[in-house]
Amino acid sequence: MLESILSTVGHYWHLVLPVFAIAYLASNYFNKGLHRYPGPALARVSDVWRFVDVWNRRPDITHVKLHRRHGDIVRLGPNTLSFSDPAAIKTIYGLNKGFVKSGFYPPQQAVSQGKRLPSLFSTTDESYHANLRRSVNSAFSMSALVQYEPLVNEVIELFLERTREVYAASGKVCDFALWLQYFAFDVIGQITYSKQHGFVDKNEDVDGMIAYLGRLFSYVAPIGQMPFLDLLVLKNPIVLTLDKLGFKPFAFPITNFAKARMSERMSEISHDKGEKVPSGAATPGRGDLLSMFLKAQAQRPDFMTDQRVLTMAVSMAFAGSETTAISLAAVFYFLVKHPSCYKKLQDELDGALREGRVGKAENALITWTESQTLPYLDAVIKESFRLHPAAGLPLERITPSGGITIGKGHIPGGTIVGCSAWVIHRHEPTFCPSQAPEKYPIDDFIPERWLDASTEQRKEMEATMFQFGAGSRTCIGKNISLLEVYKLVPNFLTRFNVELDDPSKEWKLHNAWFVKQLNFNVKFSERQQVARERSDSGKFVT
Ligand code: HEM
Repeated sequence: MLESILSTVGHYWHLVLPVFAIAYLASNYFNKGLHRYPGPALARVSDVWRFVDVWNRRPDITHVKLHRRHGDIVRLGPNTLSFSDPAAIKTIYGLNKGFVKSGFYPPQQAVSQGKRLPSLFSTTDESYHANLRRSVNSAFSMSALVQYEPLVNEVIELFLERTREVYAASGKVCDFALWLQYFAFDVIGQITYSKQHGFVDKNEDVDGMIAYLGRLFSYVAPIGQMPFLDLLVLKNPIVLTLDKLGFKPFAFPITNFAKARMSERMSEISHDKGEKVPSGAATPGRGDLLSMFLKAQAQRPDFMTDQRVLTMAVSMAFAGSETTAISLAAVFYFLVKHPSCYKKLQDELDGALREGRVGKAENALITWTESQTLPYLDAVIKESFRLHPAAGLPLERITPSGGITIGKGHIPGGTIVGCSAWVIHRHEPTFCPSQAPEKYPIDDFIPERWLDASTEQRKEMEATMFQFGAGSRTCIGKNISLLEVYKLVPNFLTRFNVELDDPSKEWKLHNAWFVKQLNFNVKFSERQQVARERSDSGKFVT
């Protein structure tokens, strides 16, 4: 019987294959009744469509266009829907709604000794996530910012000095996006271990960390659209076995840096105590993230193993460097492309300096608290976050097994759903102040939309901003990144003029999960009008 079936199939394979292919594509098309949602024809039958779209590096543009054409819900794959109405955020990312991160995230997991290392960012196990997040949450609270500010100051001071020496003094052209990546990496090193990686000082990509991360993101973005491919490529049994045996063909250089810092810290602790330190020992109070993670280990030694402390430290660089650099580059880019906004901000900063409202600290840097008193700075930063959020793909979640209503549709269980900040931030009813929406085109950089909006609308705009995600998996480093952005931008602009090297050239965007800027070449000159002197009182005067 079996033999005769096989022989018939073998004989008519040229007919059987197309029949199977059509049946497979049709079952994808009608998958769970999702055919009622619009989307590109190929996306309805295969994930290859979204793989290719992400591979082409501008899925953000595709997603915005698709939602403008089709409305609130767009089908991006046989089992994947994208939502554009901000109301969907509350359901998809709301606490205790039963959604979990999709298969997009595990390819981002590092491997050690042949085993995956799920991080706070990449784990899809919500109870493990809740446990880990609870253990480290206090390290990222608003009140902990106070202890990180001096650490950030050290890097800002070096960054300003090196900008002066390397670029402003010579008139050399600077790849500003890369220079800001050096800054963001050093801040993460400083905040995590009280030790910079040395990017700004050496003006180079130390140990190729940035290049490595760039390659990794370029890999995980498309692979995450068809995650089973990861099991054939980086997490195939050969690579995992090699890793277990100590050959590390794809070792993350940041992990080596983190391991070195951890063992230094352990030996310092043991030296301080005059004894050998078991894991989970308390750490000297230097107020960096590593000391906070070690404190969490001391409180919960069974859960916070050395491996988890290490994973937390590594994921700081993974999640917190490129994202912050991209956000900073966006602010500076939009300013140089919009001279009137640039001038308005400079006037605000100069006025505040002149009146002694900011820059009062001994080191003359504008502090975090002072930066919060500058409304135009705030509007410029918010508008930059709106137009250029760092994450450039939908933040995918899987619906709970019984299905759930999102907006107007009942979505079956096990469906991948998500919102992209690039789409959400272009929701006109939310972001165009209602008294004169035509004055604030949604695709244009207009910081005034934040200042002219009514109190109520502004509140809604702020609540809708999605650049840090939402809900239980929202960015844990949000406060740290805001500290960096709100401090670096004003301190940089009060010291340097920034101009495009060639104003006729646009930057190029490369969306590999995070939307990185290329060809953002600028020149700096030192500003005379804010060169400050010390008065007798020890304060700075303009
Ligand atoms: C402007 C800078 C930043 C942006 C735009 C940003 C964006 C995001 C987004 C969108 C998520 C949610 C991802 C998702 O739901 O799939 C996230 C999560 C995360 N971010 Fe950030 N981030 C920034 C800075 C930082 C910094 C400085 C750190 C660390 C110091 C950090 C650490 C993390 C971690 C650990 C998570 C995972 C949180 C969890 O799942 O509990 N981020 N970030």
